[in-house]
Formats: sequence, structure tokens, C-alpha cells
Amino acid sequence: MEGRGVRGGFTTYAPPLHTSKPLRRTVFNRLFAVVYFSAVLALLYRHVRNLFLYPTTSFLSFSITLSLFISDLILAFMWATAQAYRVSPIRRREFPENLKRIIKDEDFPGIDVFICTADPYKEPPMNVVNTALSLMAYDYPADKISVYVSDDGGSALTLFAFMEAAKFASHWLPFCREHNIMERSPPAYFQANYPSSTPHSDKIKSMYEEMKMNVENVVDKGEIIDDYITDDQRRQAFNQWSKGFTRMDHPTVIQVILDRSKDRDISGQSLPNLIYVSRQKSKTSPHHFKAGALNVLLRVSAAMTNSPVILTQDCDMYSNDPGTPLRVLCYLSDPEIKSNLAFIQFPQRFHGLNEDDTYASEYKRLFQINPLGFDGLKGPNYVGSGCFFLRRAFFGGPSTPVQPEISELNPDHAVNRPIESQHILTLAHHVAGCNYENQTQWGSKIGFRYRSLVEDYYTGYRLQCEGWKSLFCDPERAAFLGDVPITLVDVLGQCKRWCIGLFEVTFSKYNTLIFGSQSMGVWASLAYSHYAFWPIWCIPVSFYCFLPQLALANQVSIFPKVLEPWFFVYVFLVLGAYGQDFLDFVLARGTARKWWNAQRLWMIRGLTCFLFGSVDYMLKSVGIATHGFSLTSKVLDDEQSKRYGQGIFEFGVPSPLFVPLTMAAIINMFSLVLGMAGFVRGNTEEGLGLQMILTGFIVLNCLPIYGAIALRKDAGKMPTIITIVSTFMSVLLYYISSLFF
Ligand SMILES: O=c1ccn([C@@H]2O[C@H](COP(=O)(O)OP(=O)(O)O[C@H]3O[C@H](CO)[C@@H](O)[C@H](O)[C@H]3O)[C@@H](O)[C@H]2O)c(=O)[nH]1
Ligand SMILES: [Mn+2]
Repeated sequence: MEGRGVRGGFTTYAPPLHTSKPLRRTVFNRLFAVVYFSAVLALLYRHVRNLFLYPTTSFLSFSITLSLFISDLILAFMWATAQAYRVSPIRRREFPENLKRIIKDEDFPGIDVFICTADPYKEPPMNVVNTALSLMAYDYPADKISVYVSDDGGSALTLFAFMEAAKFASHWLPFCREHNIMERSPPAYFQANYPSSTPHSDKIKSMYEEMKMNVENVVDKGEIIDDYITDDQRRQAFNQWSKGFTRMDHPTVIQVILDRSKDRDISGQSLPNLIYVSRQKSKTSPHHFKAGALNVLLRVSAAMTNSPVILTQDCDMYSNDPGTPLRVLCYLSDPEIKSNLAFIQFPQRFHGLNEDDTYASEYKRLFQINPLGFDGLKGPNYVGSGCFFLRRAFFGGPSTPVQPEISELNPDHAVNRPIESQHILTLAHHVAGCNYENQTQWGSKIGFRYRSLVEDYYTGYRLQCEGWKSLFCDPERAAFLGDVPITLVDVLGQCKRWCIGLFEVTFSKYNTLIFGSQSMGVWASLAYSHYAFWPIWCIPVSFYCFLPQLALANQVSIFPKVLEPWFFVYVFLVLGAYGQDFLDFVLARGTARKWWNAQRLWMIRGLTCFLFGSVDYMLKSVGIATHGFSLTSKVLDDEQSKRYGQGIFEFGVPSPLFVPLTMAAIINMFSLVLGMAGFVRGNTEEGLGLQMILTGFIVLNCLPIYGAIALRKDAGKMPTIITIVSTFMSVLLYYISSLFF
């Protein structure tokens, strides 16, 4: 594949548009996997042997060995699935500078950009607007871009913000072009380029500030006051928010804010289409959260522009590089790649992370490392944002197309009427209706797939099962930058939602191991299974955080003695796994301190969201609970931001998620102290060495929790009620354990 040039399907001497090459560490990884696997087998053999010794040993030691066996079996399973990312990882490069020789501007495909937002108070309209502006300002012919905004919040405030943004866009877009600006989200530009201001940029800045003031004013008031309703068009638009209009129950609102066939910027160039869509909602029809919103956009955009390329974007992920669509074209101009390509995924990267990424919100493994491994198989999974799709992929497999119910939605249907024509608007309203999907294949065989809270993972997976491929595009300069949650409860809440969504896939007929391996081969199925089974990490993590410690506190040895042969198997397995993880992390632009935080968060997730997500999923399957898509908040609180900036853990709210975590902190500290005391007095068994090391390691990981319990006075400290409940439960747990040991 390397160095191949592409022109009209023939391999020529033309300069390449893209290359790919295997990662250098692949050979090492494969060898290491063989050695590591032998050690895993040895350990499992040891457990099985010990289990068979029962009933010569006690019931207690049988239960302990069984728990360790189950934990290690799960760890071994997760390790095995993760090897899928290590068999053939590749890294790609694109050469957009060679594009002009192969394709002319007028032959560029149209792009429909989808931006989803769902709540003006959790997702401030100004941020949504900034995302939209950054995408409208792509270095791409404006008459080929249409931006569709889906507002599940059904908020006039968001529509108002976009009306203001459209005015500003007519100044902002030419300004960006003229000065060749990289940061096309206005606040990112002002932050990066001030104080080196010019009269022109000052003028733009003050226009931006004025828009921002108007929008925030309206959002604060919660309504559009008459002063802002400056013309009939606006009056008509806002009159749609009639009495009885609520976010969960309202008719469709579709507003063409900019029409590229007639709207021009101040330099006279056309502006991209900008269309606001708030689909019809009714309390009696399911809306399927983001997947439902995206399917409405798929249909509304089909009616209006039907561009062959679609970019899906979360409202908080702005473009950080105006050249991104050209990178995409490097692949789309290669007929060999394009024929079975469903999507090109860019990594989710973030701005506003604190120095050491306290909550590992970067998810480096998920978003940056593992996709390289996926890419050498069938391609990366879809992660919801920063992804360019070929529209055709939503309508059946590459060789098994599925026809939509009306021909206008066909991916190759050409739209030949203006978007504001009555015919088009009527059709668009029709396909945005909340009953439109009844008795259709939307959500099952067509479009984004329903029935999982991780619609992104599930949709990408199903597309690949249909035979589609995908590509991972990870340029040095981040293509998109998103917000991160800055409080622990938000971080864990988001992860808990993912866990529920993942289990919804695992325990369905599309199980990644069974259905997946039949549809896309063993390795890709393993790669998907790694995430499908993500939440089960809660089992080994919980066992390892409590069992050895309780045994230690009771002076019972459960691991091999220090320096005996099995001790070295344990040491190799642990150091091997952590060492390889560290290496991957640092080679992917990571630092040692960020890695430390990432491994800490893995432990924390095991005790919190993985655990609660699994339990919630089970409660739901037996009909006890229901769950929805709880939005991640993108609003910054000053005090919280300050603490986040200093790298201080933010607890603050009395969430049950914190209870097992605090219990682990307490029990580990308690056992460590007892263990040390035993050592000092000389009556600690020599078999307790590994337990002491493990407990010490967990205590080290829990340092911020002790601080939050005992030392801090700020609003982000551990709520007293959580400390009390956890202490009580820890004492209870210790008491129960002492009855058995
Ligand atoms: O009913 C809904 C719920 C959410 N959203 C939008 O979905 C996006 C993602 O929501 P967010 O709260 O930011 O969730 P995250 O967990 O941060 O998102 C990650 O995980 C989601 C799946 O759980 C994916 O959809 C996202 O793309 C991925 O970034 C946002 O733009 C929302 O406005 C809707 O449009 N309608
Ligand atoms: Mn998000």
C-alpha cells in the first residue's frame, strides 16, 4: 500500500494521496503475547489445581481460590480480546497537498454536517454556535457544505443563537479565509491569537462579543424578548413556540437560516446552508435519543441536499483544522478504498484538560491507541463525533442495498429544487415527524441503529458486520477538539451510561462474540468484544480491591510467598501488563503522570461506573429500572474549574457511586496499617508480602480520596454522608470477614 499514487483507479507515478504502514512494535507485541499467554495459562492452571484440592482444604480457601480464579479468568479474557489491537496496528498519513492535481474544486462531493444538541442549559447555545461556525468555515467550497443542527431541547433560545450566528458568519468566514486562520471556532481563535490584535481582528472580536452578549442575555432570561424580534421572518419563526410547546411534546420546527443559493457573506461569496431542525416529539412515541435525532437529520438532509458525505458532530466538538475535509478526500478519491468504505473516524481529542488529565478524560486508549489496532483489521469503531460517513452506508451493506420507504431518501436521489421550496419543506416536515418511522426499517436496517445507549459503537459495529470498512485518520494537529467533564461524578456518570449501552449490545442477538465472529472474522470480533465486555472489569477490580486486603487484615495469606517461583509469575503478569500499557501510552503522546492518572481511573471505574452500570443494566432487564441518555454537562462552574485546574479531585455531590470507592480506600488503609503493625511486631506471616504490596499500591492510588475525606474543607470534598455510610459499611464488611477467616 505504501507510496501508491492513485488516479482514476490506476496505479500511476502520481504523488500519493495516502499511505499506511504497520507500527514498528508489532513484532515485539506478538512475541510478547506468546510469552504472556504462557504465564496466563500457568496461573490459571495453578488456580484449577488448587480448586481440585478441595475438600482437603477448607471451604474458606476454596471460596478464595474460586474468586481469584474468576477474577483472573476475566482479566485473561480482557487481555485476550485486547490482543486484537496488537496483531496488526497501522498508522496512516494523508497528503492533501497532492489533491489538487487529481480532483478539481467543482468535483468535490457535497458534505452534510450534522450537529446534535439537546439542552440549552447543559449545552450552552454559544458553544453549539461556535462549533457550527468552525465547521461552516471549512476550507471547502461553501456551496458544497450544509450544516444541519438537531435540537432535541426544542429550544427557541438555540434557534435564536443560530440566527445571530448567521449574521456573524457573514463576517467571520471571509475573515478566516483572508487571514488563513487555523482556529475557526471564534473563542479558540481569540484565545490563541490575542493580544497580537489588528484593527480588523478587534472589529471581529467586538462583533463576536456583541453576539455573545445577546445570546447569553436571552438564555439568562429564558425567553426571546420583543427587542430581539427585529423582523417578520423572526416573528414567524418564534411563533412556532406556541402555548403547550414543551421539549418532550411539540411539532417539528425546521428553519432554513442560511440558504447557499442566495445568502452571501460580506465579501460576496456564498455562505453554506444552515438549517435548524427540532424534530417532532410526543410523549407517546419513543425518540431513541441521539440515534433518533441523527436519523431525522439523515432524512431531512436527504430531502434538502442529499450530499454523499456526512459529518456527525457533537455540539461541543469544534473544528481545530479547516483542512480536515481535504484529508477525507484523500481517501474518498481512491476508488479502491471508497467502494466498501462506510466511514472515516478522527479521534476524539479535547481542549481544557488539566495538566495531568486528572480523570483520564482523554481516554487515550479508547480514542487514540486502540483505533490504530482496529484500523489494521476492519477499521476503527465509530465514536459518535468527528466521523465522515458515506451516506450510502446507512442503506444496507456494500452489495446488499436496502431501499428506504420513499424514493426521495435514496442515497443517490438528486435534489433539484431549492431548499426553501414548498415541496421540499413539506417533505422535510413529513420525515421529521415522530410517527414517521413506524413500520419502517429505520433504526434496525437503515440509518443509525437503536436499542443501545452507545448508538455510535453499535451503529459502527453493525455496519462492519454488513461488510463495510472504516478508516482511522489521526493527523498530528487535532482535527476536532471537545469539552471534557470536570467533575468526578460527571466523568463516572458518562462512563456508566456507556456501560449500560455496551451491555445492551452484548446481551442482544448481535453479541459481538457470536454474531460478530460469524460476520467479520475472529480478530475484529475480539476487538469489538473488548468493549462489549468492558463493564465486567468491575469483577476483578472489586475482588482485588477487597479480598486480599480483608485476608491481610485477618493475617491470612492468599498469594504465593515472596521469592517462591509462583511469586515471579505474578510479578511478570502485573509488571508485563502495566509496562506494556505504559509504553503504548507514552508512545501515543502521553506523559508518565497522565498514565498514572489513567491507571488510577481504571481502578476507580472498576469500583464505580463499571459496577453500577452492570447492576443498572441487570435491574433494567428484569424490569425494575429504566434509563435514558443523561447528558454530560458542558457548563463550567468557576470554583470547580479552579479546582480542576489545580488537579484536585471533585467529589462534592453525595452520589452512591462514591461509596464502594471510599470503602476500598478505607479498607486498604486499615489493612495496610494492620499488616505493617504485624510486620513490626514480627508476627506477620511471610506469605503476606504480595498482599502488602498490592494494598500499598491501592493506598497510593487512593491518596486523593483520603485528602477529600479528611483534609479538605472546600465544596468539592467528600460529602460527610458518604464518609459515614462507607465507614459503617467497611466496618461491617471487616466484621463479616473476620467471622469467616
Ligand atoms: O437525546 C439526546 C441525547 C444526546 N444528544 C446529543 O448527543 C451528543 C453526545 O452527548 P454527551 O452528553 O456529550 O455524551 P458523551 O458521553 O460525552 O458522548 C459520547 O458518547 C455518546 C454515546 O453515549 C456518543 O453519542 C457521543 O458522540 C460521544 O462523544 C451531544 O451532542 C448531545 O446533544 C442528542 O442529540 N439527543
Ligand atoms: Mn460529550
